[in-house]
Amino acid sequence: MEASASARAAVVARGPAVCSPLSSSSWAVARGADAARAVRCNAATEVSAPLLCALELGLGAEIFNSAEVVQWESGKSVNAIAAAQGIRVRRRCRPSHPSEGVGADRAVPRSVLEQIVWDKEVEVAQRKAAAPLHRVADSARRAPPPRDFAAALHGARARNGGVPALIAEVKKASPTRGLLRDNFNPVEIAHAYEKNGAACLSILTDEKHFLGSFENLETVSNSGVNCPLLCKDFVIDIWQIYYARSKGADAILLIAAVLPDLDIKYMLRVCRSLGMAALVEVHDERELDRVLKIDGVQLIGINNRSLGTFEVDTANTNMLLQKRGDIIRKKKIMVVSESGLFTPDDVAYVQNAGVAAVLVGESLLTQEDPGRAIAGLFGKELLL
Ligand SMILES: O=C(O)c1ccccc1NCC(=O)[C@H](O)[C@H](O)COP(=O)(O)O
Repeated sequence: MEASASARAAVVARGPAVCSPLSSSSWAVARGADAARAVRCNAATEVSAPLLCALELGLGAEIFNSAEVVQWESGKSVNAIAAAQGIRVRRRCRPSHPSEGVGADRAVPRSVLEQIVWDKEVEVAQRKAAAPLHRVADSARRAPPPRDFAAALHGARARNGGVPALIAEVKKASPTRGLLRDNFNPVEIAHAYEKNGAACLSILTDEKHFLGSFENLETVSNSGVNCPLLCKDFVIDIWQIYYARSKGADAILLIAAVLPDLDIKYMLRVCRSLGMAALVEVHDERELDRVLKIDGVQLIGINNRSLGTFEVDTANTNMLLQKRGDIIRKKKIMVVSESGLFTPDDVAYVQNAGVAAVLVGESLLTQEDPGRAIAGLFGKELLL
């Protein structure tokens, strides 16, 4: 989405609380007595939510003066800002007619991830129209308190003598593997995982590409499981974080391949304000270096699956930890190895590389009994 002249004019006109579209959500800049408050808000018409956010989050000069805001003010599009950070996924909403656009801006997704993100832009816009941010933020605040995702991982790893803690995924299908299981009962699977030693659960909520849903998240959350829940989706807007919290999520996934640094910083603040954890996912050195420069990151997920080519290689975890392990340990960041883990040897390999946890879906979900499959994956029963 481009920063249009009219939108920028609105910034000037609005005065104390204003919005400007950096991407699908927008930055609201509270000027006046405290000029160094910048918040992202949902729509130019929603003044109460961003002001609320501004006061709660206490956003400061770091964000207000950040390079991206300055670039936006100079009229750069979010795609240009993201591209400057090496992000190849374009966040432009799909034009109304597929033949619109020319050259690099042609309205043709260049990868499955770009297709997912473009679909997400449409989905989030529709969801926001039905339930505006201030309402969703209210429900998020009324939800039962979040459980400590990172502490659950620490505890499970300590109990199991350093074996990586398990984040077990509840996922019916995926773009690369298609349908993973026919008889998919998210609550049964969640309880089976918990009974067999999973520390946390990852619940897919994307409907179109993973056959997940927020109903799945909510029913699992209300079903009496104790494991903290990660909402696994493609977050492009803070609205999704509040919504996930309102449906029982204790943690959220933020994908560096999709989000510019400023979005990650701002989303981390939103997570903190809600008491949620954020798992910040990277795939390569460039993304890892970007994320390591952001203050407040406590959990990094190294995805062994390239979201560009879908190639899966567990050596990716090892390679990135060889290169950046020192700084990660110095910052006391917990690392989660994600995707493509099938055998006890795979788990031992990433454990030796230095991970604190593993995120596993396919290898558990494709077995008759996903709970019992955990002992097969680790080569032993996990202690509860
Ligand atoms: O799994 C996919 O096909 C996929 C495609 C596009 C974007 C993301 C995708 N997967 C998300 C994940 O990262 C995995 O669900 C998760 O790491 C578990 O992986 P696995 O154990 O290999 O199911």
